[in-house]
Amino acid sequence: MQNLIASSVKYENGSLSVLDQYLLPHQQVWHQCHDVETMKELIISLKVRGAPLIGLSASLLVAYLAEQGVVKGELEKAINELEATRPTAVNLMHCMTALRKALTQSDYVAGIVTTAERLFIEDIELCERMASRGAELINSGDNILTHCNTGALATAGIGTALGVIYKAQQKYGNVHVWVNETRPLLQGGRLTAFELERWKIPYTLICDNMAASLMAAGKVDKIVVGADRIAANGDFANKVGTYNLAVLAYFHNIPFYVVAPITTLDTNTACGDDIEIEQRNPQEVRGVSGSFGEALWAPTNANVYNPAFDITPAKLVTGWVLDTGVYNQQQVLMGKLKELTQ
Ligand SMILES: CSC[C@@H](O)[C@@H](O)C(=O)COP(=O)(O)O
Repeated sequence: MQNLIASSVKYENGSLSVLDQYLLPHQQVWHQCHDVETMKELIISLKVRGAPLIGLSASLLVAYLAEQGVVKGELEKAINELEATRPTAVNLMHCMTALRKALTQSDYVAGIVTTAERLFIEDIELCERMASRGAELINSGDNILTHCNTGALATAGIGTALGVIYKAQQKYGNVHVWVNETRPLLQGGRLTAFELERWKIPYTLICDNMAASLMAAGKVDKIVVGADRIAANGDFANKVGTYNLAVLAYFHNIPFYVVAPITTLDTNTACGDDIEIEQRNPQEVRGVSGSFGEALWAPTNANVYNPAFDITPAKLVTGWVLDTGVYNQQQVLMGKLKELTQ
């Protein structure tokens, strides 16, 4: 397989490694990953995270295993197990489906390697296209609110929603970003803040519950977020807290955009109610552990509700920014998304 290098995953000289996104920003640790159990753990623990990146990292591992001579039955098992690591982001399922198809070719090793390479390179191009289209929606001097992390760390390219912000900053040089810290795992406070700093884009970090008063004060011009799965009717799943922002945006009349590649569309799913939402470990809400330090602030056995994602209904979305174009509510209601995937 050719060398493939992104911000948080690289296949270089026959070795696959990933940047630990749980340890960022204060430690930058790369883990080598050459077996299925390690990749499963990396994905489940969110060391490897972000809808496109999960699918691409899993694909690179399967390609590595195929090149190492792992037999067909074992590759199939690896694909199935990797696919089951996280249920909400559909990019992973699309990647695994593509690899399964490659496995039916007579030269399945070449098929799998070419497919993994193609998925990776395509993602870079999709990011560029989304970012260019999305930047057209941003005005000079805009204050843009974003949630979770949708940047280069989460993709093979410059990111989805954060890619839009990056392009807008390149164009105008004067955008400012409000970064929702994104409880419970702080992808905004840790990863988006880290990326904006690296890109020298001015930002201000807020706790998630500060967004409403910012909007009421007229300090938010646009909201851009990513997605883990977009259903045929335009409803979409994204990091929990996205729906809160969409409701607030509607009330305050602020444009609310979702930015995602075509690989995040799942038009076989009719609407948001049909998207499976991952439930995570209660300890993530009761306190923090691991690289965040060790702190338990809630009672030891506090009852916890910890969905990793929520559903934003299409009626709250101003525009769907895809690599193929920007679509409004009327177009989406008329079945535009379904058309794109036919
Ligand atoms: C380009 S990333 C889009 C989404 O995957 C992102 O917004 C998100 O919700 C990530 O969730 P995570 O649980 O960190 O994998």
